[in-house]
Amino acid sequence: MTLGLALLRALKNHGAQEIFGIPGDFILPLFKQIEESRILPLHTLSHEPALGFAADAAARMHCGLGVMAVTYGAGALNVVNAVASAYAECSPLVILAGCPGEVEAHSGLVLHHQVRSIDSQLRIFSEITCDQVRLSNADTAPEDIARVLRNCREYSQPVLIEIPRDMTLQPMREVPVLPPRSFNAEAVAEAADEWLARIHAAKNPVMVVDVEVRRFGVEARVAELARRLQLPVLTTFMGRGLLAEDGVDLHGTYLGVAGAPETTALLDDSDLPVMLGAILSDSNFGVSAQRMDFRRALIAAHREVRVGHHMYHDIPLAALVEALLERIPPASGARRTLPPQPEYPRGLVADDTPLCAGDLSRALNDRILAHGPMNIVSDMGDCLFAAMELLPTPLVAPGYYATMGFGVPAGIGAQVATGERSLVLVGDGAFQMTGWELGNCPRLGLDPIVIVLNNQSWEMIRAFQTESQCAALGDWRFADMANVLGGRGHRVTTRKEFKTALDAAFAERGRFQLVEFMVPPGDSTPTLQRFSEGIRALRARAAV
Ligand SMILES: Cc1ncc(Cc2csc(CCOP(=O)(O)OP(=O)(O)O)c2C)c(N)n1
Ligand SMILES: [Mg+2]
Repeated sequence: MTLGLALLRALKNHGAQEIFGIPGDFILPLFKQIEESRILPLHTLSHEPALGFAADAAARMHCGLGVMAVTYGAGALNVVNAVASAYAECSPLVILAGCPGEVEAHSGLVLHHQVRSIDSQLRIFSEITCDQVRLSNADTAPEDIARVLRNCREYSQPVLIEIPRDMTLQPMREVPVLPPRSFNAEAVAEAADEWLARIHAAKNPVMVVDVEVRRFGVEARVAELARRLQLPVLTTFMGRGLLAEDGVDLHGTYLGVAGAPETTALLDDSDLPVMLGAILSDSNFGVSAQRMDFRRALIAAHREVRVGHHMYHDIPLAALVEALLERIPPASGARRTLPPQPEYPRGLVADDTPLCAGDLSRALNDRILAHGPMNIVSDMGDCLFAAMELLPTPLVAPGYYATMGFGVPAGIGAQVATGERSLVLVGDGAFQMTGWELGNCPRLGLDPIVIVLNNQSWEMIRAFQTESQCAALGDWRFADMANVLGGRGHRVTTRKEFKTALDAAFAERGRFQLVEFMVPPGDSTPTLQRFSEGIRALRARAAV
């Protein structure tokens, strides 16, 4: 077997289901093996950042590995921001990057796509991946690949695999699948006992879930834990959409000063937050009116379990969850009185009223109520705040790293991964960055529905700095361009037009739909309004 084929088989054995790629001469030999072997389907896009976002969304949707293949230098360095986003948001990506072969690397010439040195690519990626390897030795490569892929899965973070182009066809043994890294079962038991003692003693504990419960495949088990413990469940900003289909009473997303007061109070007033998979980021907890004292919380994330001031190290989240479930038989859940669930906007009146940003979630919630949850992908911008107003439904979004450009490519990756149509929410500014990837949909046989929240501005910038003139983008008339790219464009300005366009978009399969949702510059969702007012108030208070 060749190194290339063994690598492809290993990726599939570790949970990869597809590859997103753009070739270049340094990785062409591998592309040849990808296409000829058909071990994993190859989906090409137009610009490398989109590969990263698509692979990231695919990994988040199928809970496997997201894989992208890029050429050396120009290709790989083009995907750095998307990989950084995946690193920050614990998404397991494998970057297959070409690199020069042994002879050419020592030819005495500097090579095309090379930066400071042949190793620059490896050095740059070492900052945004949890492990890296260059496959320059076919004897050691199988164990190196096995190590890197296990780390990718167990840390749920990106890894880099460099394939020198003179190595792809080298004979190589199969890649083993290493057993999961061991952990100390006694430490897990002690941590679970300590957690339960604190939970049973607490007056108003609350469970807070974040992305690691999806990344490590424990969403359903965490839902069962919430049911048995009878705890109210909040998601973090990043974790919005989690447990949406696991039959648990979700009490909304913690948004601090920007959230519904009764939802915010569930965490702010709790004497014991039980935080599973939580990234302690500013977007998750920075909008709290009171500085969160995490020492009063139980926190399990990044293979660490924290109780007050002390820490249990190297404990997988799944092991802790199972140990807790073993200690709470199904019927024994304490009967706590749970608070009422939050209200969500609904009941859009389809009349001639001009659209406002708040109508977006209202109309989509009507759709969710009538037809059930759907896979929603959001970009960064006010569209993400609209997503916070939706009824529980699966959501993929850059809620922490907060990069623009994620939405459309991620919607493509999500449909590739699930076979289900994605609904993408994206602002006009972010659409300018990567929205044109929609032009690949006819060739790829994909038909996402994309709602462009077109306020002709970088509204989030204006929300935080109202005097910025640079935020004005003008009106690009995206719907007119949709038809040229092989899709269907709908430009809507009133509630009735939006309802009609949405119904038509869902009714037509086989073509991507672009609904251009027109609102005036300065208009924003109620959630973004509360968020920006809250941030300004907190900053003003901190400045005193
Ligand atoms: C890659 C990158 N570059 C800049 C920024 C900084 C930013 C965050 S939000 C925003 C404006 C987004 O405008 P859009 O029209 O898409 O959405 P809306 O606010 O609803 O009008 C910018 C420029 C980020 N986050 N990522
Ligand atoms: Mg905008």
